[in-house]
Amino acid sequence: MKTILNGKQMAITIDRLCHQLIENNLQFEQTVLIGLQPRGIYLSGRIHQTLLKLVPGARIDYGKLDITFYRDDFNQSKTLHVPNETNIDFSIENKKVVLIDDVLYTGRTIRSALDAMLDFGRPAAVELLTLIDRRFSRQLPIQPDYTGRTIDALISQKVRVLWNERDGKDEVVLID
Ligand SMILES: O=P(O)(O)OC[C@H]1O[C@H](OP(=O)(O)OP(=O)(O)O)[C@H](O)[C@@H]1O
Ligand SMILES: O=c1cc[nH]c(=O)[nH]1
Repeated sequence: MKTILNGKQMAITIDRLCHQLIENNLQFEQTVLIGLQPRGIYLSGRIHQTLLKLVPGARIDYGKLDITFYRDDFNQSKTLHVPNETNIDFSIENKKVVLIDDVLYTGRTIRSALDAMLDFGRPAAVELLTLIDRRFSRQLPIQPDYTGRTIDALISQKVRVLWNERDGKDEVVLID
């Protein structure tokens, strides 16, 4: 197992991503954040909290989206799908949506999210923020607008993002 980002590097990277979001969205009046269940919500939670500190007085709409029933392999899996909570208590109609997930690999999760999201309105635009972009692994034409770290990894390898609140520490690891 190899460390890609340690806790300190993760914090710096998340800070940088927040500044990039502020650069493009200023007060977030027309922009909402949506974290993807189950793993993206830790990153989106950190980003939301950091933005609230960096942009005093801003009201930044933030929700969590589960994509379980929108997956393109939903009918193929032999295991029972257990959905997570979707919690979006605002309309995304005509807003810019920033989708947030921890890892971008084939792009299929994001495709499902684009579908699932439409239950909450028709956004003016959608952007994608991901902590880790696994390059050269896409199966769909989906690319991030904000990236923490781009990495090359073998098909046999797996990237895991660990979070203090769930795993006891913040770290991004590459597993052989
Ligand atoms: O771009 P994709 O190929 O869709 O992969 C990215 C997704 O994979 C992980 O989720 P999850 O743990 O649910 O999937 P995994 O079991 O494939 O790692 C990760 O949190 C992303 O949501
Ligand atoms: O390496 C990978 C690929 C897909 N999803 C992950 O979380 N990690």
